Amino acid sequence: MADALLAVEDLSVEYRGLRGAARAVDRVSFEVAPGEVLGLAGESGCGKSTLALAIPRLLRAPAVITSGSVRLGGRDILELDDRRLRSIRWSEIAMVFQNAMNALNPVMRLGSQFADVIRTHTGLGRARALERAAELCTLVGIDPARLRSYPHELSGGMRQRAALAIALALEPKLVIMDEPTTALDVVLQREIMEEITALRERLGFAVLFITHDISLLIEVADRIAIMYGGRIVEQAPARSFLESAAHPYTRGLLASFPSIDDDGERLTGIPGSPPSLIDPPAGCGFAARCTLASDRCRETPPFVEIAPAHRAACWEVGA
Ligand SMILES: Nc1ncnc2c1ncn2[C@@H]1O[C@H](COP(=O)(O)OP(=O)(O)OP(=O)(O)O)[C@@H](O)[C@H]1O
Repeated sequence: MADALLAVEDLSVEYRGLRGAARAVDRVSFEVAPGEVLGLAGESGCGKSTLALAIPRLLRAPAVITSGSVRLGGRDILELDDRRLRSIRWSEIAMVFQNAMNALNPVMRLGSQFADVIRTHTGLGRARALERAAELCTLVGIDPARLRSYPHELSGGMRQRAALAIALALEPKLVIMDEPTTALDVVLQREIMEEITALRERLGFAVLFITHDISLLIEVADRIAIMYGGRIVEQAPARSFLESAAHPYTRGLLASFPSIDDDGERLTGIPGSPPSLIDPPAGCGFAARCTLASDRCRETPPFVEIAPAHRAACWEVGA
């Protein structure tokens, strides 16, 4: 990609424990263009959240980044000193996580939390910061009077909106959203997704959108990447994803979710479980669960272009 906003290359993360090192992210590379929504999907435990936290360097021990680079606008985030790192978080790269309660301080009124983020990065006075906070609330559909509330006084949906508003406060170029609507009921999920899409169109930020729900990504993402056992195994434009998904794992995932125009087809899960991350099998990590597996799957398949802008790591569909 010529002018990528985010370029992650060869990124690996391990959790080091007594039983050994679990490689939760294994030599992952991908790019996000300015204003693009890249969706990242995969089963629970495949490393999505670890990757989300590695990008802005929010991982804590026992997680260790063991290789790679994370370039945002040309600079490698992994090389920044703490001061530079703090200055780009919120202002250039912001995060929205599944449970806004974790991001919001329970003993501070919402207004003070907004003001803190805004003032730390912009030097605005408190009154002006609160004005900006009120604008942001309106932007995401919260009554600005709510700035006087504590997080526990808000509904779950409103808390997610508040977390979204804080993430957008400094007009970052990239927002990482990790299951931002998963904890909400379906109606609220849809409402907030529509809000996110409208805001993105209006403000032009790029999104790395992480979810286990691939059907949601088909609606909201420009491109979709599928993660399995710590690796990206397929990547393709979202618009052609349903018809063109090629990797057997992706096809299994698609068959495990009701489609948008659900015609009552039976859903099938993927038998078996993901590979051990501590002692992964040689070759393709999906082979043990794959109906197409053959002898050559004992070697790791390369991640190759199988159609324009479409890559997959599978001997059966690739090289
Ligand atoms: N603090 C930790 N210590 C050790 N291992 C961890 C830790 N956090 C995550 N892991 C392991 O890393 C792997 C990837 O976890 P991660 O949470 O990134 O996956 P995920 O795809 O986001 O799953 P989910 O959708 O359930 O959050 C899992 O096998 C998990 O058990």
